[in-house]
Amino acid sequence: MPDSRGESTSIRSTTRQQLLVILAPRKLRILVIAITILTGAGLELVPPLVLKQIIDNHLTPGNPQGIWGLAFVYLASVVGVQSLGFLTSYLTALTAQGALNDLRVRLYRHLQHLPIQYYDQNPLGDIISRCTADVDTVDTLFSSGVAGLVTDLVRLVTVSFAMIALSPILALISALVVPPLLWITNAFRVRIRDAERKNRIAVGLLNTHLQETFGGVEVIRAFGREPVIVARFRLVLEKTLKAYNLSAKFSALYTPIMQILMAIAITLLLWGGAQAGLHKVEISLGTLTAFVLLFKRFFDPITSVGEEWQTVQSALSGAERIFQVLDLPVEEEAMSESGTHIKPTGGILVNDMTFGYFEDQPVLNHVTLKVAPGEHVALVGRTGAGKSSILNLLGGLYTPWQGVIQVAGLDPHQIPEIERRRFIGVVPQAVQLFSGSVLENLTLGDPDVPEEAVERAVHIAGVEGLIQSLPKGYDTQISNGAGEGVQLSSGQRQMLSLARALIWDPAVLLFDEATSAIDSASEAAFRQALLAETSRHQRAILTVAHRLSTAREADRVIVLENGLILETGTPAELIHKGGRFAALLELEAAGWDWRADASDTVNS
Ligand SMILES: Nc1ncnc2c1ncn2[C@@H]1O[C@H](COP(=O)(O)OP(=O)(O)OP(=O)(O)O)[C@@H](O)[C@H]1O
Repeated sequence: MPDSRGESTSIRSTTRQQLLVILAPRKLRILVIAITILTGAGLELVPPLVLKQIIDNHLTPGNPQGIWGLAFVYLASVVGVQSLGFLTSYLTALTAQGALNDLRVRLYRHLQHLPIQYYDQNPLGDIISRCTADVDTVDTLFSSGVAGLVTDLVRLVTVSFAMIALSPILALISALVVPPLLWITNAFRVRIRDAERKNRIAVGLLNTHLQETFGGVEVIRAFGREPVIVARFRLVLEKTLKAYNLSAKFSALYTPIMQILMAIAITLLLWGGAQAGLHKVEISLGTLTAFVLLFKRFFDPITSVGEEWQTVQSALSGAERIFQVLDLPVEEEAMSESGTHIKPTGGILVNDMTFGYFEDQPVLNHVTLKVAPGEHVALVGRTGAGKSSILNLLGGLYTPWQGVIQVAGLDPHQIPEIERRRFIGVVPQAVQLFSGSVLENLTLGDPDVPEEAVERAVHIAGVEGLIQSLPKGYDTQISNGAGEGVQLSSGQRQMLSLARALIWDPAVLLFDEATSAIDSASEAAFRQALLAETSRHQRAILTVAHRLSTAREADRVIVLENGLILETGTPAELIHKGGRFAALLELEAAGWDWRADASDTVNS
């Protein structure tokens, strides 16, 4: 059995190593920070010691000589400490932000190249929180956690030495308060942490409630459930408030209790100092004053060291989650020989291909199909038959378990990233437009796309009229629900994504219900324009079609069921044969929703 504690220790040590790697290019700055921390800690001892000198050598004997010099040293040391404090904070923040920037870019780049399965298996919210909240915890780790911890530890050491050197007896009395201090600090820390955890859970619940109810606002309005939703919100809010109050109570109690404890310790010191004086142990007034001042500097780091240690630990957990992602292997990328363009040749070829998303659960079984250049093939079948999976495999998003796949003469994984757009044009089921102008959405930010290519694609997709009607034409900003810009209808969005797929004149087009939101007349016009252009360019088109009128106009139809090819032939052949395709057509003509329950009906 694996030793889980050993495993987590080794994860921690790998995380620490990775963090050191991030900081390595900033060695010089870290050295300067270390010097400022050390010098600052040394300089901090000066003001109490100067005060001791002034009291013992000048005020008590009534000797004003040289008092101004000491006062100046006092002022200079305070200014020095504060200036070094500024330098430490500023340089630490600069270093942390620089390192974090690199980490963010590295993480984002890595996520872009992870296999698509990662996105299937991880909720989007979790991926986003790794890029935001977890990266922020690393910021806390660098800028306050480690820096604060080191500063406080150094301060503890220097102040302890100064206290012992000043008066071993008073140092001994001070040491008496350390155990109860640590005990109280720890007890508070545990309670505050628990309360904060409860608070975070409650806030999470609140966010989930808000997200769900605002996301489903149309359903809530349609069914008149507003009062119930508000009542539920009140309940969730009560929980949040309770958790917050608990956390606020402990946080508010902590500082006064610590201050009282410090006052008790100082009382003890004063009493100790007076007792020592009575027993003729030499403790001057200056020593006692300097000691009390030093003790305050000793007390603060002791109370914050525990908190900082806690911060470091929880920040390490955030860092761990980032490095877990960075450790995942990325997909190997095919390289293009610089300057040479690979020529796409041929259409689509799938031979004896088997694939599934989970081990031992194939969703496609021994599929063989071919789409020749210039040919339009429609893939039909009921929901869940495996149509989109075939398109995803052809698009190179997944790797088949067995068999051969070729797109325009190449395995989709061997097509270099920069060549991909000339090989494959994809219009997925879910249309994705990005924040930006219409032109940026069409060219996906590729500045090398010639204007004529955009115009040609826009013409085929039939969106010229739409773009001209927009307030700034191609420069109109598209709104995705936030910010300024125009809101497009689902059909308009789909037509833009059709045009996008055509811009690079790809050898193969993969349409996954690409015209489902477009009205029949626009769809027919698009199909005509596309087919006329396709026969000229000898492009291979594979369309997933739920609307059977689309399939009827294809050169060939493939009927898929439960991951198996059931029928294939020209629409006329299949209708004549009177098999599954013919039955589906009949069902559709009768107004039946064959997509969901066709197989039962057809089988019977
Ligand atoms: N990302 C995924 N992870 C796991 N299983 C998946 C994934 N995508 C699809 N599946 C499963 O694979 C099977 C085939 O799904 P696929 O999306 O290819 O069907 P489809 O024929 O395109 O359906 P539809 O017509 O509804 O789009 C289904 O059982 C589905 O649950």
